[in-house]
Amino acid sequence: MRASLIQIAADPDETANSRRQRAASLVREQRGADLVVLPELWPVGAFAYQSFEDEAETPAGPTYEVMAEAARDAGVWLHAGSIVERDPDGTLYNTSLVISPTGDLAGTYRKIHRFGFDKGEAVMMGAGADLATVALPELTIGLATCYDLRFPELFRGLVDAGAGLFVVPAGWPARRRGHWTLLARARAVENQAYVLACGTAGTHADVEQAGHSIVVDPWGEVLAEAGPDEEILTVDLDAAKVEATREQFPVLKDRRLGVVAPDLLR
Ligand SMILES: NC(=O)CCC(=O)C(=O)O
Repeated sequence: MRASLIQIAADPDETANSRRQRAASLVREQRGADLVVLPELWPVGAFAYQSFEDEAETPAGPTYEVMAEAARDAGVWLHAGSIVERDPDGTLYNTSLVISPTGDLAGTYRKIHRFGFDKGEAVMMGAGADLATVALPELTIGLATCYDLRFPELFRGLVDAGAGLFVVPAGWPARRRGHWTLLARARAVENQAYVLACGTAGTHADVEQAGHSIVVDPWGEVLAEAGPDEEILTVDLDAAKVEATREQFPVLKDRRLGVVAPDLLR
């Protein structure tokens, strides 16, 4: 299974529409891949809070339209990163879109853990309330977004829902790059799953982005890591390695939910 992570910048000098067209061309160039991934809120910029209202769209809006055509042309599954979604009730969400090779919307995920404590995303957006997985032909992918990486219980929930690969689009700042790499590897090791974490390049809203998109295997080995600038990371994954790792070193079977998290069993 071949995956390509498109680490694009959310440069404020480029309009969202121009960036959509540029991203679509990059997706088309990935023909031959099985799964292509874009970062968090790339049309707008994850920290460009002042643009959230103006750039909000529906899951069937301009990002989906342009990306569905690109996914179809390339014949790939496309995790189109996330958009600022406006719900009909007016609430904004940080929503990921997964598009099938036929251009259909195969899944959405509203980010559950909003970043910013008492400002930015945390106050401007609603919190997602549902876990999301999408069954690809070779593996089920579990969806998470950026700050979610800090919440291991979400990933355990995704494992319980059948995930063997986590896709994590992000707009992670350079000043916490060490956490990014460490957390991506931790989520892979503890869940014996692949992690495809696609970051943002460049600087927007005065926040220098880490880039450093990373692909980690179910044993925690880093298969590929990007630098800080725009880059496409392409890596071949062995889907069978998820089950093989879980069988050979069956830690997930030793969970003691009845002791440490009895509420989860109710
Ligand atoms: N966009 C984000 O969720 C940023 C997360 C972050 O900066 C952190 O967890 O650190």
